[in-house]
Amino acid sequence: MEAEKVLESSYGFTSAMTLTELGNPQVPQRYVLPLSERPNPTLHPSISLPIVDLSSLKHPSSSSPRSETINEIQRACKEFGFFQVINHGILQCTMRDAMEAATDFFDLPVEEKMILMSENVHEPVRYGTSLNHATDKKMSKYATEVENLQKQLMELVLESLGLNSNYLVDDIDNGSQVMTVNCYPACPEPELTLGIPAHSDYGTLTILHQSCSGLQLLDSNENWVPVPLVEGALIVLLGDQLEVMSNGHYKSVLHRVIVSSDTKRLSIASLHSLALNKKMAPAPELLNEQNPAGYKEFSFRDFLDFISSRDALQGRFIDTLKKDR
Ligand SMILES: O=C(O)CCC(=O)C(=O)O
Ligand SMILES: [Fe+2]
Repeated sequence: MEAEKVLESSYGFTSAMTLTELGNPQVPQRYVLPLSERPNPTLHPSISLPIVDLSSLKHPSSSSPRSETINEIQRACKEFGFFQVINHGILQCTMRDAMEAATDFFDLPVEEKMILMSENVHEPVRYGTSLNHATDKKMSKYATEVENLQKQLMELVLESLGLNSNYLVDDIDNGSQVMTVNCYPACPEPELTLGIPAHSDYGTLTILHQSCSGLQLLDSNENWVPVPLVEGALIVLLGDQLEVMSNGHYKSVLHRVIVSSDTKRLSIASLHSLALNKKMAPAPELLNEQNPAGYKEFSFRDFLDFISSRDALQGRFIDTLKKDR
């Protein structure tokens, strides 16, 4: 274990996983957050978050028709920028296999993981943020199915905005998919830190598969609401490209992850956006004299340039796109 630490440290980095394995009784100072940013374990508003049943897509004549599903998605997007989906068509064994591949990756000897270590956010595969799913059959199958589900969800979200379900269809088909596999080891002092600080995702939709609860989202009353684990469900988060496309009709959701003193958590996030250099702009169909464009257009590359040029904790990217109306 000591050798692992030395090896990681030679890259100027010691993973939380290694620290946990070393039995560190304290969170290292660099992970300790200012008081105002720490999770508050006692404050949990009892809000029930939306769960959308997608059966109507497979069985068009089912008791809840497609239009009802679209209404539910509209309410969820408007209120939270978030929903969970059930009966989404991805088999439980495919989801289990992907989680197993993620677990196996993080259980690899540190030398193997360090081969992928890089601080370059333009790198297609990086330890700490991504796993080369092209080389892993189980992850690759899951990634393909999630990409497919994302296209179906985008049609529903577009329709829920009153747009044609074909709007941007070629750009969405040729879009980017980034698979982020996150591992949050058990933490000796979970009240002092976060697994991931508050942020919104840059893309259109993020589809997330979690091994156990830990994700929280900020609701419209500025309360952090824990997202419950719903067995077999997938989580859908609205990102900044969707906020821009909808001209602020829907907002990207601020979310964060808390850590636990006794449970390691894994999550697989599939982040979808337009292709790297393709700009997303407010949909012209949603604009008129009373509702002019409220955002500047931006691409995934613009977002990467933003986060590599400044501290990600300093301000939100979406705020830099807002126009004074
Ligand atoms: O682990 C999670 O639940 C969330 C991960 C996340 O927010 C991200 O990868 O962008
Ligand atoms: Fe995220």
